[in-house]
Amino acid sequence: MAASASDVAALIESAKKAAAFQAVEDHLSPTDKFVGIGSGSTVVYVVEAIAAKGPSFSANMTFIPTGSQSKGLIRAAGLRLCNLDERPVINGVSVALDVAFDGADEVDEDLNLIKGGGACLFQEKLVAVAARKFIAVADSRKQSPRLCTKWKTIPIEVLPLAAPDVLNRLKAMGSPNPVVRSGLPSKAGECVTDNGMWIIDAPFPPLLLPKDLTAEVDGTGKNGAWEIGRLAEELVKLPGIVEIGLFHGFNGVQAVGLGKEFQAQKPVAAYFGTPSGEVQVQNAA
Ligand SMILES: O=C(CO)[C@H](O)[C@H](O)COP(=O)(O)O
Repeated sequence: MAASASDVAALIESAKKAAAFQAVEDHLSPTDKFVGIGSGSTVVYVVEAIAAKGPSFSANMTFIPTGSQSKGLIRAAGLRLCNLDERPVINGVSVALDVAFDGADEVDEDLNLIKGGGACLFQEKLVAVAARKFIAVADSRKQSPRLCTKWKTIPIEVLPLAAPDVLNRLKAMGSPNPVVRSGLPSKAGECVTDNGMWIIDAPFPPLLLPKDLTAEVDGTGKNGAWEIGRLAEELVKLPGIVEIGLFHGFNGVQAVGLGKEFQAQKPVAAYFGTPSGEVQVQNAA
């Protein structure tokens, strides 16, 4: 007999929970002081896992939110909250986050991410790049060889005034039917982000990795074939785009070697809960 929709939903929730609990167990150390908390339904279990460790475990920790949902989660769990721009400054530099946990909409085989399904991508990216270590948590539906395969659109945060021009420019770049995200069913009109912006969901064909490029396929969008880095570079140049939901490039460990500490958008590991109850860990190569 086929599983009912509610059985499937329960399995997905337990998969997310298992991934979040394992990620917290493996990556949150009792000596950590500043911890980023992402947005979405999987991160709820990250906060639950931290709270389950008891108040003494997190007594010396401060939690940095990525938007109003995560602020609410931190507060409701009785954890200490600090906004990203209010963390202490030492020797003229804001302290780094020891670790940040966040969900993802799609994760490719090189740990590039699509984020922004919950419209929080801008603050999520600010928090991820402020952390020494970024960990993604998800259920196994989010695993994919290439981005834009299962989650077929890139969420893009835009200034509302610029939305019509950005839509046209995206079409010129080969996005077949970009649309401004609706706030329905909960809000009539556009989805408005925590930053007062709108989200455009821009479909693109599956995004290539540098290793896919050849003399014929250079990843610059000819025939619709974009490599992630090249597409991201072109998108952020478009006036009116505030931030894009592609998290790509290098991870925290590689960033240190590149002299770009605390600018890493990519996680060092992604935790995927499966319906069978296992957790698969995808570590950076
Ligand atoms: O990027 C996000 C919000 O902007 C979320 O992290 C992403 O949409 C995953 O959410 P969920 O854990 O509910 O699947």
